[in-house]
Amino acid sequence: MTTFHEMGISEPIQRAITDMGFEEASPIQEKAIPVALTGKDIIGQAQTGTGKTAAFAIPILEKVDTSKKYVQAIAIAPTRELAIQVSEEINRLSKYMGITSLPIYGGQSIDRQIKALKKGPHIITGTPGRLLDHIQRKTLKLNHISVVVLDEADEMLDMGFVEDIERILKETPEEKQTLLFSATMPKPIQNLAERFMHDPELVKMKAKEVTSPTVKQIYYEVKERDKFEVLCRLLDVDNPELAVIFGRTKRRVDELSDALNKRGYLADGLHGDLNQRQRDIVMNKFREGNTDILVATDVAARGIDVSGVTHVYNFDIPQDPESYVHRIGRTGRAGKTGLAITFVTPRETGQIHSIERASKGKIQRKSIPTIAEAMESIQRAALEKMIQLVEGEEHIQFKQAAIELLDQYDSVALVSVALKLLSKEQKGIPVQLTSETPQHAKPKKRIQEKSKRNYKGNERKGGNGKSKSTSRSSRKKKS
Ligand SMILES: Nc1ncnc2c1ncn2[C@@H]1O[C@H](COP(=O)(O)OP(=O)(O)OP(=O)(O)O)[C@@H](O)[C@H]1O
Ligand SMILES: [Mg+2]
Repeated sequence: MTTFHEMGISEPIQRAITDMGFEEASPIQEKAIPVALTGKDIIGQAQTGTGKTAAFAIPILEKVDTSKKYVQAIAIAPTRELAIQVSEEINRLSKYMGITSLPIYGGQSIDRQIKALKKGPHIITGTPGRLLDHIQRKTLKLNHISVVVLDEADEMLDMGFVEDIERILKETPEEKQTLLFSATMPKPIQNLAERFMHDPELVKMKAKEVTSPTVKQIYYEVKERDKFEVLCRLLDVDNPELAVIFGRTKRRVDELSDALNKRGYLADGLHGDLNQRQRDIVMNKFREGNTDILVATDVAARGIDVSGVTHVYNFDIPQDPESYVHRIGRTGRAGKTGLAITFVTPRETGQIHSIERASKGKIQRKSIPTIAEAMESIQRAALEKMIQLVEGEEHIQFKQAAIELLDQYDSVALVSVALKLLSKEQKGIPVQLTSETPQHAKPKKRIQEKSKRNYKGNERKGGNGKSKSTSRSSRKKKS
């Protein structure tokens, strides 16, 4: 293991890194940063949650000339949330440098962005659509760019984004460094990527599995109509600190988060049909731990880094192995452990096996916990809650009432009632979810499959559950 000091990283960045709590460079940082510092183009591939952001951000920061008030680097990301997150990480790393990074993404006031751009930020992170918008308005000039990063490069160069990326790259000088990072890099996309690059070096971690080894992977065979009850049972048994639940469509996400709230879980939905304000509120609440469960489409599958996510549930099986790898990578980050659970309908068993083969990890089949096991977990949680409350101060005001009750009733009965009141209602309000068409057998080629995708990772709106967008025009992604 190497320290950032040993890597010759400049002092202000080292100080910021220490503030962020990083003690040594992660393997991808150790390998990629020295190569990037030589100015070479890089295709960097390492498992989810292993610090790829800093692996490209640090070399950018070493290159930026703070005396010049124009944009010198851009990092392009597939979603708004990721563009914001990358910008924040760059700002944290550069806090002792006087470098400014600005996120530019759709759904935010363009006038406000124009004003911010006029202030001369050094680094822009953005989503393709909005970046192009500013390029066309001439409010963003890329003629002094010396580094371009494509975060989630395979997604960025996939069908939905590739034209936008080509158009953005055309605006940048020929002489520049291009850095591509992702946890997944299918060969055809890598070949495509190399067309945009000058003699790139492939910096790849030698790993047996594509998925993070700190994530335990299991699946349950569940009938479509039983999924919700099984989910609730698992949430009771697992009692996750923070969880992300992935659903196939926007409708699914809305229905699922409503249903979970009805059953007493703290859940919020995130998908591309929400306005930006709603998206920001949902993400912030989840980051701050004010909601326990984020229900999302694949819009949250890539890059999103929320520490403390202990569980990922694929309520609907992901469409392809890459989506699986990124979704489950929302847990088990920065060396922490995590659990990834996938629901597989009987017709989808072939699909889970092909995902397992492609991701080279072990996905263990388990049987659904019984109602008695769920009950036991609920009781344990209530007990823990009671102990926590007893050890606190807030119950003092109930002391007199408690003495009077104890005079009249049996103490065991009273404690049992208190425990029941602290328990989550297990049975409850009936809920109904519109059923979704199960995934069919694996398509031959991933890229062909992806060409069927709608905007933002298969975010179909729902409807009769059978809709499949196949037209070229509907593939175009917004940002
Ligand atoms: N050297 C380090 N030491 C400790 N923590 C680190 C280090 N580098 C990065 N981290 C932290 O690890 C977490 C994951 O980093 P990051 O989001 O960059 O992962 P990633 O490889 O880009 O993952 P993904 O493939 O999901 O996008 C972040 O919270 C980050 O702050
Ligand atoms: Mg990342």
